[in-house]
Amino acid sequence: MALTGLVGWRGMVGSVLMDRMQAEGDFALIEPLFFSTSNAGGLAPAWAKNETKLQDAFDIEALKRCEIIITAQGGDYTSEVFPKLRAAGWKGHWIDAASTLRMEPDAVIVLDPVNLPVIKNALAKGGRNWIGGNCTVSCMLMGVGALYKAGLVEWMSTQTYQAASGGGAQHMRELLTQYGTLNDAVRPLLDDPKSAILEIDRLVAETQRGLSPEQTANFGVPLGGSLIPWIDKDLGNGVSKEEWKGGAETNKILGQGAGFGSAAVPVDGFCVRVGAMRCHSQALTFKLKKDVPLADIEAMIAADNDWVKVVPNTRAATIRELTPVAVTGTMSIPVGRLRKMAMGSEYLGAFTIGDQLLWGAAEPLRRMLRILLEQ
Ligand SMILES: NC(=O)C1=CN([C@@H]2O[C@H](COP(=O)(O)OP(=O)(O)OC[C@H]3O[C@@H](n4cnc5c(N)ncnc54)[C@H](OP(=O)(O)O)[C@@H]3O)[C@@H](O)[C@H]2O)C=CC1
Ligand SMILES: N[C@@H](CC(=O)OP(=O)(O)O)C(=O)O
Repeated sequence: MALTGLVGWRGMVGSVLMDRMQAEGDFALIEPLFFSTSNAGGLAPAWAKNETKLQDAFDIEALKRCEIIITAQGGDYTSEVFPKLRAAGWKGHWIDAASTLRMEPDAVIVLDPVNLPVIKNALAKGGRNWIGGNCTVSCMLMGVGALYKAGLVEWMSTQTYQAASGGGAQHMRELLTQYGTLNDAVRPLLDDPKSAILEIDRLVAETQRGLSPEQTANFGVPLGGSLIPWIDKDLGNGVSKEEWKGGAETNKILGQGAGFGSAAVPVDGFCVRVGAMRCHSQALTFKLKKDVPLADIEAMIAADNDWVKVVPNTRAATIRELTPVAVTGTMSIPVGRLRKMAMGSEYLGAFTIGDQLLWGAAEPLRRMLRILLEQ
């Protein structure tokens, strides 16, 4: 059985990964070795099998014992440890949730329901670095990858509605704390059915603008009852890093664009943080290369993988099935609001949602582990 190192297993992404690995019986197929950056020598989790002590996640010799390492510890850890491990001659498989290595020429962004041929091709050539994609990109491609696979997309524009969890656990807490503070500020008025709504609104705005630095420490500004149209770094050219990833990672996942013989498909739009918990939603506009009947498009999307689900473009179905609340904690990737747009019959609109901790982070990693184990 492959000795498999697990780093970052108790974080938010790591915990979701551990749940999925247990649910799918992955631990029966590996010899797990649990690592910690903060508690080496401490007790490994109950499902650790033989090794009951946590290993030091910075100990290169301990890491070198593993045939496979899966990490959800974050980019700083990857930057510090990965180069040292390779420099020490380690030839194992590195599976990573962090973005650090994604665009390296020898790394594959893994999302096997979409790019199994790209993964298999890299494996055959001796590839060893397998990196999970950006959550927004992975969830989008799980939903509408069929259109790309069919070569139908001339370009795509995205408008995202991204959950607090994308920033990490502290961001989720901060959002909820802000909602609580807003509610506290207006509760007496809410309890009085005769109170004026504009007075409630004024008090909410005043409270939002008066939130203390501690209450906005993670997002920098209020998110509860508001939104933030910028995610990740400022690239200095008017584009956020999250928006850049949309184009760069989509094309790399599909094995097209720079470095691969075929042309990149332009993908661009705006990435916006909203007050959702852990589901990223996105409105998509496609320019298709040709006019394809809507029924054919729906059939193509529905048949693409086991998790995508076409939601009928009706009000009732949309509000029931196409919301973060409906999708959170599930593997389902609904795609709805599918319709031809007013600009012409080659313009297609769609709306899709995914749990950014499942398909957006943990699931592609454990599926890559399975691919390696099944070789
Ligand atoms: N959050 C997201 O949406 C996504 C994150 N990623 C990647 O995954 C990385 C990890 O993200 P995320 O899981 O959100 O990070 P977390 O902050 O939840 O966990 C990261 C590490 O922090 C340490 N830690 C310190 N205090 C605690 C605590 N109270 N509870 C749990 N862990 C604690 C743990 O390391 P130790 O046990 O060694 O002390 C843990 O592995 C990110 O940096 C990013 O690269 C990728 C896609 C999406
Ligand atoms: N940037 C994403 C979360 C994330 O971790 O992305 P990446 O894996 O590309 O760094 C968000 O904030 O919603």
